Amino acid sequence: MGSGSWGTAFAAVMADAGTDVTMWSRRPELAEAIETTRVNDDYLPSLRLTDRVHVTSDVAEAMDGSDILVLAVPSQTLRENLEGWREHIPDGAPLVSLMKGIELGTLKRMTEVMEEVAEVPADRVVVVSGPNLAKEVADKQPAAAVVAASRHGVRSKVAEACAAPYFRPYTNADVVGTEIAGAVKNVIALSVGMAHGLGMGENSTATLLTRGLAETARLGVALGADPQTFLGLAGVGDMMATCSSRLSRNHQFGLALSEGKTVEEITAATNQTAEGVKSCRSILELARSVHVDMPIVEGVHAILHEGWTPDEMVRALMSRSRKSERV
Ligand SMILES: NC(=O)c1ccc[n+]([C@@H]2O[C@H](COP(=O)([O-])OP(=O)(O)OC[C@H]3O[C@@H](n4cnc5c(N)ncnc54)[C@H](O)[C@@H]3O)[C@@H](O)[C@H]2O)c1
Ligand SMILES: O=P(O)(O)OC[C@H](O)CO
Repeated sequence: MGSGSWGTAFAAVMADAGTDVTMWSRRPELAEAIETTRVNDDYLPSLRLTDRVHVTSDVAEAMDGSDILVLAVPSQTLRENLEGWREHIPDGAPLVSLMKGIELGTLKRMTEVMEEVAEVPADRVVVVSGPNLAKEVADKQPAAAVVAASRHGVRSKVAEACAAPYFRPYTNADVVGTEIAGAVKNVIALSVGMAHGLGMGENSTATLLTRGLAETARLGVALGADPQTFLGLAGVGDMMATCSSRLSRNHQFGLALSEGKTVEEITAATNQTAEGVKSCRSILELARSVHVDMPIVEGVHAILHEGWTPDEMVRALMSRSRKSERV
């Protein structure tokens, strides 16, 4: 459900894993164009889909008879989308989140929104996350990801359905940690994009990435995550990929901020979702609700929503009181 960059690339992954896929596209004209040309020109023009992928804009047709329901819409529209789709959701099928965000207002993770709106039990929701820049996956460059779900049978089923020659899924029972890692790395990537834009080098970006991972793990553990998850693909793996790549929309958004562009200007110039821009606020509120200190997220939030400059953020971060690395 969703034919943006990742929805389309993941449809190709599943097809290359031998799974028949029906991909739902919101706009009928795009669905028709992809079905006919086998190419999603709006999001991933370099990828040619095989005949295993059928494309439709009809929700009932997309969900009818499906064994696994994969969701790849922007995090902030998921609730509204699911409310409209509820009656078509197939009985018993696992619901898989490809999304990396935290809902504004409710501060819920995507699988929590899925459980609530689709009225499915916690053991039916799954998250797939890792260092998976859509363009590289679409180019079939080898990569791996984490498939996290509380029930062994559910995570194995989803892992099997997406195990392609160039895409290696690992399983993990830690849904909370996998989702928190995916959502927070987008905010850290915004900060690294800004640092690059300001001409900072590897020491600065490695510091942001490492301390960013520390605050991500701090939040995850406070919410019940397994600390080991943050050392894995969804944690350090995705942090490295997103923070270091110019293909990352969050990184690009950070670069544009460092050039003095406004959030509105940057948002208007793209059809792509940089999840960290909105989730920054919900992550900060979530952290405050469990008394977790997230200074980098706080700094990015201050730039995006409170009118700070990147220089002010640097000064604030560097003048914090000294503390143990372990805290
Ligand atoms: N692109 C990547 O490399 C990548 C990799 C892993 C995870 N993700 C995550 O996957 C999720 C989807 O990202 P994407 O890259 O496919 O985004 P995208 O911006 O490329 O595409 C978003 C899709 O959602 C659709 N959409 C927009 N508003 C909608 C609405 N109100 N209702 C339904 N559909 C709507 C768009 O038409 C588009 O098809 C995000 O949470 C992102 O963080 C992306
Ligand atoms: O382009 P971004 O910044 O949304 O990042 C894409 C993926 O999440 C990388 O794993």
